[in-house]
Amino acid sequence: MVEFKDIHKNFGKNDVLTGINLTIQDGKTTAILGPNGSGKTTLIKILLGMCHSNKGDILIGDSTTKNNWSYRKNIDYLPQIANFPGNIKVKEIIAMIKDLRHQKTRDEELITYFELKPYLDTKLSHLSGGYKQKVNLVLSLMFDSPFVILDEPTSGLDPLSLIKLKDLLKKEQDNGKTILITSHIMSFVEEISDHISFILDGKVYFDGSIDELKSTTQETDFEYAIANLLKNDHA
Ligand SMILES: Nc1ncnc2c1ncn2[C@@H]1O[C@H](COP(=O)(O)OP(=O)(O)OP(=O)(O)O)[C@@H](O)[C@H]1O
Repeated sequence: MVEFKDIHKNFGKNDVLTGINLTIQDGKTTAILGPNGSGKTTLIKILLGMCHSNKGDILIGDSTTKNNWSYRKNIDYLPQIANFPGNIKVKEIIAMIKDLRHQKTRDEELITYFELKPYLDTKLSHLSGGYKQKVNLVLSLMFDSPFVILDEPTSGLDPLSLIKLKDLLKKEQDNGKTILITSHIMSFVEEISDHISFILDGKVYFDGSIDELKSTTQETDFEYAIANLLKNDHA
C-alpha cells in the first residue's frame, strides 16, 4: 500500500499540490485523473523521488520513503515523455536499460507482443510516435515488477494497439499487480481502473470507485461524470 500524506509542491509561485492525501491499494488499479497541469505527473515524480515535495510524506507499507529509496527496485515506470537520443537503435536502448537494472527481463515476449521485431535495428528517431510508445512500453514493463506506474500509456497508440495494451494490463491485474495510471482516454480508464483519484486545485477532489463517481455526479456515462466533476462542486 502506498500512502501520500499531505503532499505539497510548488514551483516558484505555482502551488501545484496543496495537500494531497491518497492511498494506492495493493493489487488494484488506480487512475490519477485531473485537468492538464493539475499535477498528476508531479505527484508520480514525487513518489519516484524524481522531484522533491515541499511538505508531506509518502509511506510504502509502514515505512517512509524519506532517505529510503530501495522500494523503487520494485516499480516499473513509463514516463509521459521518454527522451532517449534518436540515433540509438531499438535493440540498443533495450540492451542499455537491461544493463542498468541487472534484473531478469521478459523483453523478447513483449517485443513479440507489440510486433516490434522488424524494428529492432531501426533508430528511435525513425520510428513513428506509436511505435516509439510501444518501445517505451517494452522498456517499462520488461522487468515484470509488482508495482507498475504508467503516465499516459495510451499516447500515440492506434485502436488495435490500445486493445493490446488493455489486454496486457488485464493479465497484469490477474497476476495481482498494483497499477497506477494517468490517461486522458476515459474509455481506457473506465475499462481498467478499480479506483479513481481526481486532482483539482492541488487537492484530491474525488476519490472512489467508478460506480461511486457515477452516483455522486448522477451521470451514467463515465466521461460525462468526469466532466460533471469539473463543472460542479462535489468537494
Ligand atoms: N520542472 C518544473 N518546473 C516548473 N514547473 C513545473 C515543472 N514540472 C511541472 N511544472 C508545472 O507544474 C504543473 C503541473 O504539471 P504536471 O505535469 O504535473 O501536470 P499534469 O496533471 O501531469 O498535466 P497533463 O495532464 O497536461 O500531463 C504545471 O503547471 C507545470 O507547468
